Amino acid sequence: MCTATNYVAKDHYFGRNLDLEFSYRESVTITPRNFPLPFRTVSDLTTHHAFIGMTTVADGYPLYYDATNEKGLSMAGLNFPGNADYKPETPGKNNITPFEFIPWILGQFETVSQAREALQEMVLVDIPFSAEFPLSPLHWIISDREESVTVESVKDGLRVYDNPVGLLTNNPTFDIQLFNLNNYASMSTAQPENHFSKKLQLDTYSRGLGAVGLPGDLSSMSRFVKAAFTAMNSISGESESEAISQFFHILGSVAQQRGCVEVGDKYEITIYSSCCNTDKGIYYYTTYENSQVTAVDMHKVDLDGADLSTYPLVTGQQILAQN
Ligand SMILES: C[C@H](CCC(=O)NCCS(=O)(=O)O)[C@H]1CC[C@H]2[C@@H]3CC[C@@H]4C[C@H](O)CC[C@]4(C)[C@H]3C[C@H](O)[C@]12C
Repeated sequence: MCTATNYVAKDHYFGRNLDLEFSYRESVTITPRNFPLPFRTVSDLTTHHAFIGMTTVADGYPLYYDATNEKGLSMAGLNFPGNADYKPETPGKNNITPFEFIPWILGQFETVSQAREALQEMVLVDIPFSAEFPLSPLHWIISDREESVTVESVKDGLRVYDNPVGLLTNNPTFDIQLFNLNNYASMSTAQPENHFSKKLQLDTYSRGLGAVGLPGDLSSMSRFVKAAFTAMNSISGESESEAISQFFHILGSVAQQRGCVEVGDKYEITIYSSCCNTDKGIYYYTTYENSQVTAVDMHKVDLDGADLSTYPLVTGQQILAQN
């Protein structure tokens, strides 16, 4: 399971939790403007926007989980099992494979509205990357500072939803996730008034009573509600330190602790949490065992280059000894 979200302070931030029971040996990768991007059925992009994000690099190709381009357009793929349905090639359309989707959008576009237009002519096709990396069932969030959309290729075709929450988790389909928020209209950051009964005297004996009933479990529908409440009520100062701290706290509200979610004989954990400053092109991350924030700045490499820059994740705790 995973959660992706947005946050705006002075700058705009985009990031996600990757929740899984194993790791694919992730690395942060910068794809510069002249790295030739091959595509299986449409024309290659030899020159394109540069982007930065989390990847597995396979045979020299960056398989992106989430990324942000130099214009601030961002995108993340999250698990969507049982619902994702990729299509055979359709003549006359742009046939894009799921693993090409992030590079294809981020390589070319600057805004969600440009991406939305391109999606009308696009089909997500069922071509796997390789035997080692078969098709995975995903859906995506595409965001800029102003807005987000959710993209779901399901049985009926490609669905593009406006995403007013700026948030994505996993199943069920996005329309149901949004509808489910109706059930939580009474959740509040303020203390409640007694509407229970005029015949009873009820006390506000604790802080935080306005959101009693907000889900706290780790299912995808519950994470959607919990993260939406946290993100949409989030407040921070404008400095980079305050904003990224707030961002990691939003993701922390739906993070997975080892032992709580069984998957066979393993447990799902939040392998990494990311937070990209989309205005500055700085990708911050923490991992399950590294609470220190690590940063990779796309503007510190030559963005006119042709080679990937890859940074294996720093995974052990970085402890500052104070005495
Ligand atoms: C498994 C992850 C989602 C985590 C999650 O949600 N786990 C809970 C399952 S559940 O929701 O509880 O059932 C997803 C998120 C991004 C994915 C990669 C995207 C690039 C590439 C695309 C290729 O086509 C296939 C290989 C590839 C490396 C992908 C592998 C894998 O699929 C990744 C890591």
